[in-house]
Amino acid sequence: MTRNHQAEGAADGLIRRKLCFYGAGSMAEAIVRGLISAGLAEPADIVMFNRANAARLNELRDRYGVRIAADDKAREQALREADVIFLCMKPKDAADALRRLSPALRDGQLLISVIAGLSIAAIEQLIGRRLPIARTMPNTSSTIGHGATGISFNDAASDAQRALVLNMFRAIGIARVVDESLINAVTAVSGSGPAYLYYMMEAMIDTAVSLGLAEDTARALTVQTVLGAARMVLETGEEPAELRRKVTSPGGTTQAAIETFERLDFRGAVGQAMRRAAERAGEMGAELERSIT
Ligand SMILES: NC(=O)C1=CN([C@@H]2O[C@H](COP(=O)(O)OP(=O)(O)OC[C@H]3O[C@@H](n4cnc5c(N)ncnc54)[C@H](OP(=O)(O)O)[C@@H]3O)[C@@H](O)[C@H]2O)C=CC1
Ligand SMILES: O=C(O)[C@@H]1CCC=N1
Repeated sequence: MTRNHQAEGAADGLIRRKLCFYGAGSMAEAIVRGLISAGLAEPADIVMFNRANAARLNELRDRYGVRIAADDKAREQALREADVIFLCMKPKDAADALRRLSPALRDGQLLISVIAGLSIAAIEQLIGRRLPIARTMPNTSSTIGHGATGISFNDAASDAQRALVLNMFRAIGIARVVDESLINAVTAVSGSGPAYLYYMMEAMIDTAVSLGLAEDTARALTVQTVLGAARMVLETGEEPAELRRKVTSPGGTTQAAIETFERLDFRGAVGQAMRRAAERAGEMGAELERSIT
């Protein structure tokens, strides 16, 4: 696998912990791929399992060389032996999965949740004991070392465990510790954020084609424009508004486009969409909490 990541923190070498991924979907794969290509985890130290999709597990094993646990006995063993357990199932499956997890847990294990909306208190209630917990909100760009993750810890997490979690997420992108009350905001910004930009890119590509460009040209120009714009913000240190000003010649094409965005209240639409995403994370958490009690 190529090391094409540009992460915030250089990996301090192998972390040599047994990592178990409870849930083997998109987000689990993004983290696994990111950790392996960053040189932080050995495939042999990673075990992954899901509920019932054997074909998916075989695909992950073949793609990354990780271990898989395909039956109940192997799943229990994987959980018991793990130093770190990543909780990577959908919110709707979390209550059932965490109740099942409870008997396999032992002191000293660290739980890392990526589940949108699920609070640390709810995790503690579901597992019925106090273990170190990191509630994280990563994103799928972790796959290529460009993730952006918000992290909150419970009081049971030691300094060493906090450092371990930060080290892992910084090896696959950037990571910021935030108060748990702000995790739903992080979800609205960077958790769901890649989808907003893909949506914008879809619209740009479709429009470019309708303006007469060939599909591959439309795609290549759009993708490079988004990549170049993000890199300009990072590498020049200039504010997006200032960089926008430099593109916008008075009375020119960009001004005509931005005026159209303003008339359609594009900024307002982005604001409403992001607030709705944060609100939805809160609703999902509340639904989960109602299903626990
Ligand atoms: N996708 C994203 O961009 C992001 C997702 N998240 C969070 O990550 C979590 C996972 O999302 P995502 O990866 O997209 O979801 P996927 O649907 O791709 O994967 C969910 C996985 O959980 C497994 N699973 C469900 N219930 C159980 C169970 N009882 N025991 C074992 N495995 C189980 C599923 O297995 P099976 O297929 O067998 O049912 C599947 O492998 C969600 O909580 C989401 O909020 C956070 C940030 C970004
Ligand atoms: O859409 C979702 O609910 C998850 C959380 C953030 C990104 N995907």
